[in-house]
Amino acid sequence: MIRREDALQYHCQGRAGKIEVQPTKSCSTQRDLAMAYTPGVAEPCREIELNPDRVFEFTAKGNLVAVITNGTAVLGLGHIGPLAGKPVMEGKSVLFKRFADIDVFDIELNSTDPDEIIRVVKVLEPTFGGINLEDIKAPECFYIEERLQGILNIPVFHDDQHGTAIISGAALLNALELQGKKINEVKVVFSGAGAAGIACAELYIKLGVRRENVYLVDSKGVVYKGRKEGMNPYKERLANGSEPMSLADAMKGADVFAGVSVAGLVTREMVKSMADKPIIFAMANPDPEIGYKDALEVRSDLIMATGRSDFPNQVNNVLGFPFIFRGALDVSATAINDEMKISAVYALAALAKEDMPDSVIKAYGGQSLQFGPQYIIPKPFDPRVLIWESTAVARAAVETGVARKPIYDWDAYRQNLEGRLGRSHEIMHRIMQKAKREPKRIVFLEGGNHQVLRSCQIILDEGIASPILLGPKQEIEREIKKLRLELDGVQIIEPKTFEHLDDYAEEFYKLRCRKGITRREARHLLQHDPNYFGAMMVKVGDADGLVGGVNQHYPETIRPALQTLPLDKKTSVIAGLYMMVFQNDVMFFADTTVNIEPTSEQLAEIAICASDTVKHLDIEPRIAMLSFSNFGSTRHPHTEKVARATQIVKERRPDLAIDGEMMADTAVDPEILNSVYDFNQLKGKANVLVFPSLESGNIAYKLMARLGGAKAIGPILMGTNKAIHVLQRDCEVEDIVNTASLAVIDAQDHQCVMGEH
Ligand SMILES: NC(=O)C1=CN([C@@H]2O[C@H](COP(=O)(O)OP(=O)(O)OC[C@H]3O[C@@H](n4cnc5c(N)ncnc54)[C@H](OP(=O)(O)O)[C@@H]3O)[C@@H](O)[C@H]2O)C=CC1
Ligand SMILES: CC(=O)C(=O)O
Ligand SMILES: [Mg+2]
Repeated sequence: MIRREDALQYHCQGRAGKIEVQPTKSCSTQRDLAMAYTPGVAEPCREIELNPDRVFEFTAKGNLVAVITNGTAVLGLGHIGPLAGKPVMEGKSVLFKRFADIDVFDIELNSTDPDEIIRVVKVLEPTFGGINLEDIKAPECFYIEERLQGILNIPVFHDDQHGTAIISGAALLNALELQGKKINEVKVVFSGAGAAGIACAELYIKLGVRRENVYLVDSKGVVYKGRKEGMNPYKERLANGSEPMSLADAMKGADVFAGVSVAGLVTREMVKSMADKPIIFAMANPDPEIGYKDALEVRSDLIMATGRSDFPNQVNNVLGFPFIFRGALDVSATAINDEMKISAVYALAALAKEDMPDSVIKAYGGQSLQFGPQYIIPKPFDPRVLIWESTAVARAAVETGVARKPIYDWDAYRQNLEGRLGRSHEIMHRIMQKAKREPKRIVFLEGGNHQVLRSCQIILDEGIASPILLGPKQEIEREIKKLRLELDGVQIIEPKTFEHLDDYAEEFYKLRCRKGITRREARHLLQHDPNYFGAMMVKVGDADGLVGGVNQHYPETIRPALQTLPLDKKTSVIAGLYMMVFQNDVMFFADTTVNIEPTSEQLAEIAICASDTVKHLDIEPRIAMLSFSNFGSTRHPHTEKVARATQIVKERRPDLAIDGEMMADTAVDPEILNSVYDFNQLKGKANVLVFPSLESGNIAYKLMARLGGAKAIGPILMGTNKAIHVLQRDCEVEDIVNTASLAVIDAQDHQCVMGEH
């Protein structure tokens, strides 16, 4: 469930809103300045003046889409105006970028005059490669889109019309197949005769539904021939029957219901009155015409879909616009024509029937989704959607002659699309899903911290873990109230008053009595230092993992854990592993935390531990043992130490993809690896970097985090037999959720290992 407070916080935290503009060329020197702006910029200007097509080479136009609204039909919220609609348009921009690497300017127009909107968009043409009209109400949207399509030489696509039609069209083909119904025999009732309703109806007819079997219902009831009120030419074309009828009347005996109107219009009785094996797409946002569960409670022979992501079968235009525009932009299409739309429908319908690869199964929590009533349409996070849908759209553009830049090598194009998929999002998504499969009890050392509390709300809602908060109970409860969170059921433990404090103290005393700790000191430490208390909770099994460090330097979190928890039987070193999340990739750095000058033996152990940890995250590790030499190019005791470590790992774990010693640029550059050192055994660019010393590892991760644009998650403490995870001091809610997910997976792993012994 999404709470109001969380949604508001998401939008206002950090830089306000959801998007920013990022330069793609450096602009740090006087020379850069002279290139980016005057005088250098004059050169591409002259070239474009001579040959306008060169604008695609020298500017961002070819990958830039305008998302344009006037706020007259924002989601199912109605006419809320352009300003209030801006968050939705920014949201669309994020999805364009996230799913298809398309840049967007969102443009909110303060006008309800269709001709004025047409004039404004017309003069914007030089800036953009495509125009996505959004949340403009019917019937004006039809006129605006048709006129612009006639005037502009770039694709104009009203997403509420065609995006919805394409996605639900694909879902319809598959649902009918599963229900064993023929498309030319079914009766389809639409609730909503606006942008989405009219476009869906017209597309369904193109797919094979008979016009006379379509019933449109709007706020005045069924759209019938001869009706006078609330009509327009688009409704007129779809008018059916000659008598007034209600939605309830129309639903009787219907095979398909498509809702693109407002929440809650469909009753259980209406669902009961439908034909055998019915299909319901309740697509109003954010709340559907009837809830997913409500509908299924009435009819078990029903195939049900909504526009929401929290139930199976999300029929939402997010599955369309990023991928359709990707295909259109990649061939510099002058339009998105019917053939391109219908190709997208068939591509999506076919993809849902394909076997799901492991990577997608993992992204959806290990659930093997198979074509069936609960999976009639692909999921937006399925990376294959980009490849299938964009290729289908681009190919149709080429075949129908609207591509200014035709593609001839489709294999190369598909590879190009794969390259656009940032792996980091996918990996984080997968990690979270894995955690959710077997949630664990995670103790948070800073229980009253606002970021921690907000994270716990997400962790709880998403089912990632059962959080335990340490700290003064009343204070934490007050903060929870202040933040308007709903953390009922979360355990809050105040060490001072904890009923098993004496048992913990005695246990800790036994561990440390020969290291100078008295009984009194043990009790005092556990009472007053949450780091010790948390570590003991994990030690005695009252928690499965620990996350802390948001308010302190990391040795303060790690030291108590090291003093309290036993070593993992499989290793003799303890080391820190950072997960470095870059824009498009994820890498792991070790050891960044514990071993100042590791020996060859220790380096080998660190590499093995890091590799096992990474493997447990379902990522295939490729380990580079780093130094300042490439495979013996510089002989020095330091480089030889790393070469020896590499050799030890190769002997001990021949199953691992590891090589070294090598320089950092060699490790991350496939060209150097493949051309100069083609004998290496890495099998591709390294994703686990083992540093020769703490100095180098620590410096590298900090520089990457500060200057390299990476997010550092960790350190994950390797080598203990419990899940101990440390937070960065300036971390955000998202980082804490990610760290907790890692802690859960780590705890799952330790449980397996214990089970094995
Ligand atoms: N899942 C998805 O991907 C998408 C979902 N949608 C959803 O579809 C809905 C409509 O969007 P859109 O077509 O752009 O908006 P429009 O404003 O163009 O159309 C709204 C339609 O709903 C009808 N309507 C409003 N209230 C009622 C009512 N009480 N009973 C019956 N009909 C009613 C209107 O009737 P009238 O014509 O009489 O005014 C109109 O036909 C929204 O909820 C939106 O979120 C839209 C696009 C994509
Ligand atoms: C999803 C969408 O575009 C809408 O509901 O309007
Ligand atoms: Mg919309």
